[in-house]
Amino acid sequence: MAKYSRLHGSVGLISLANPPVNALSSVVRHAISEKVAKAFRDPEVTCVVICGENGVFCGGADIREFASTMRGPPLVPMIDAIEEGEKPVVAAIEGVAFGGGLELALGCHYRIAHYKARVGLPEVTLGLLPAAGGTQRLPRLTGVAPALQLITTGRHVAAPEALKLGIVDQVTEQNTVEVAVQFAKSVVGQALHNRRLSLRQLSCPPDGLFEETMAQIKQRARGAVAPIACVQAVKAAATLPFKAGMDKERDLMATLFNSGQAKALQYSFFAQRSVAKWNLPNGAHSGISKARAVHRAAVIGLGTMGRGIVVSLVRAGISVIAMETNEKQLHTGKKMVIAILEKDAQKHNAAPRADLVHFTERLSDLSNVDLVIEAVYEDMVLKKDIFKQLSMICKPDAFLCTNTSALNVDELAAVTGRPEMVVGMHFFAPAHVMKLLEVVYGQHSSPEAVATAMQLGKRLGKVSVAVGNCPGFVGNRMMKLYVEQAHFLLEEGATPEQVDEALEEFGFAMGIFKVSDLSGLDVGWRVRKEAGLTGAGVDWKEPPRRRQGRRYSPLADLLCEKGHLGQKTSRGWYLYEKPGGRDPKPDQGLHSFLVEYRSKYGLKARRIDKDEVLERCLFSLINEGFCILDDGIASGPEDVDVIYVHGYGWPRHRGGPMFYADMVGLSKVLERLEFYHQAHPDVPYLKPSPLLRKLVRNGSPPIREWREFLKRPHSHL
Ligand SMILES: CCCCCCC/C=C/C(=O)SCCNC(=O)CCNC(=O)[C@H](O)C(C)(C)COP(=O)(O)OP(=O)(O)OC[C@H]1O[C@@H](n2cnc3c(N)ncnc32)[C@H](O)[C@@H]1OP(=O)(O)O
Repeated sequence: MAKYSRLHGSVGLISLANPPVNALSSVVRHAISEKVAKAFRDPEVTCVVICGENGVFCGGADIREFASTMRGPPLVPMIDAIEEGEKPVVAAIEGVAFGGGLELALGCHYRIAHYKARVGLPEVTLGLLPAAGGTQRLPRLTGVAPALQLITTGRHVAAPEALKLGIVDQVTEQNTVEVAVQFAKSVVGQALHNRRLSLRQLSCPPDGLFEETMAQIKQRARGAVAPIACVQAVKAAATLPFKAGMDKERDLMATLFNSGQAKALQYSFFAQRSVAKWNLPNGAHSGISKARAVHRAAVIGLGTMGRGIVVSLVRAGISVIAMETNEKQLHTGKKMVIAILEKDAQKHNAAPRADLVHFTERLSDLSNVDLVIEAVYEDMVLKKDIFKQLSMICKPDAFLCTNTSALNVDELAAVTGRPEMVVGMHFFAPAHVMKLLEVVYGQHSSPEAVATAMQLGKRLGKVSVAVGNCPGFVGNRMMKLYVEQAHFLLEEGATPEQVDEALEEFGFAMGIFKVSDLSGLDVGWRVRKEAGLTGAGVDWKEPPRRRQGRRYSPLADLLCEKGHLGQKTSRGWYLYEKPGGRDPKPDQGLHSFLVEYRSKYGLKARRIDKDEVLERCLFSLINEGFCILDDGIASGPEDVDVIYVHGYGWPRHRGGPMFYADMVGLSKVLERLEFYHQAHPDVPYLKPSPLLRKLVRNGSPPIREWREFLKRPHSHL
């Protein structure tokens, strides 16, 4: 777990050996303590180098250990012992030195980094703080302001910047361990006093730094507590002697360590990694499915989605044919794609990559690409026509993907002569910014097609989740019910401001009505028309607030009919100062409209409290999550949670909807859903899902055990 050898007779080399990232699990800590003591004891050894095997210094403390009682030697005395040693200790940093890994390096007297290495204290992203002296040593090394920024954001710093900040002493393009060994030999005999960071004096931080940072964090963190504790710990470094600062660091860590937020964030970390190991109901899985390389891709449609997808592909170095039949749209799309790529180039001080895109109006130009992503608007007839043509034009082994957000992938696959090559690649707007990608497998999608889309997603820097084919897939299927509940709450007496305030207090970046104004009310209107819920396809024999046999709120349709489409028309659920305005203001006109609406339909407004807003909106979403798991559309709760955190603004420190259900308690969720279903029998989806009932019947097992209660995948392979 840590190997020891002697080099050149006098250099003690300690190599951390705990693949894949040399995390500091208890055996590793034990081994480091032992080997350091051995090197310090050995009279032949004059200096020590600490490195990591397999090109990685250290990924930090072993996060998996946090869930159980911590055993083995603690990090703090181990790092103190290194710093206090009388022989120079040099950290040779390759790959990463994160968290406890960097704290270990800060206890060494010198740090040499490979030029491609990255360092950082990302504990805050796990709901923690760097509690192995990081909050006290880093400010003494870099000054308070840079340390505060790094510790409160968890930002990763590339070696050249780390050198500028003083975090490392030297950056090398050569073999880092060899350079560190030579360096260690060269400093033997030099005084170590001023290399011990715990002994350094801190210069005064700029006035108001902590107050300003705290204010920014409170605005940005949406209720997350770890960044606040990080500020308090760094403030202790700036105001107290080292030892007292360490005590403060330890006490603050104790408040975070067992918090629900830390558990949620650590769950999120592993959930994000688990979705990469996808498996399908037919038994295919990532372990046995090989992806094909994509060298040339095509995007059809240069609306908002298409443009973002083109930019993402180009950023990943893939050559793209961008096809659009509408001349005006082609022109605008081209201008916007090039503008984004030029801005990228300016930012990175590099040449724009526009040469990778070829714009065209002709579908026939797509004959030689490896993969096509269709991103035209949501019209099944149009999409089918495109897929039929693609099936004839594209080379036989080209993958045909659709960016549909809700339509049936199997229906599209059926019009092609190669249904096994068809998958959904559902990007989220703006596609060059949003991290999430739903990879939708159809009935006939081959494992190779799914693997290729997942791999491509990874290459584009997306968090990709493989999901089954059903209306709305995972994200939008759940979202629909959440939006509907929000509209029902307005009918019953709430205002958009009240609903949004409750959701934002919960931690969403934006309340649902602000989101709707931002994306445009016409988006949902089009979907509802397509589904026959409004417009020409409606069965008008039903009462006005019932459609297709259940409760329906026409509120959003009525706003659309008035032309109130959100930000772009300056009115929607809120009022904006001008079309395209961003700053929502309560709209008295909308409030009067709600009063008239209620009176027209004989609805009596009542006071609705925040708990009801949250339960109605979130528990209906969670209930649908259980249905999705039961249907096998998502393979585990982590998939649902990753989708909500990365695509729908669910606060990361609350883990995701399924994790939240586990935290709240499954019996409570069940009981509240039963209550609301009884109160609203005309809303079928409030009826608790059979899976939720099954879990409660089985004693509400923790989320990590839920997969055992899902229908087992069966192999058709
Ligand atoms: C009272 C207690 C006091 C304790 C004081 C503690 C103070 C210190 C705290 C910490 O150090 S917290 C940890 C801080 N470190 C991090 O947050 C780093 C997390 N890891 C990463 O960012 C990345 O994994 C990586 C290191 C950059 C590598 O990325 P890469 O893309 O190459 O691989 P991944 O797929 O992400 O990871 C591979 C594999 O390794 C697992 N893993 C990664 N880091 C850790 C870790 N720190 N602990 C445990 N496991 C880790 C990861 O889950 C993957 O596992 P599998 O999915 O393959 O099983």
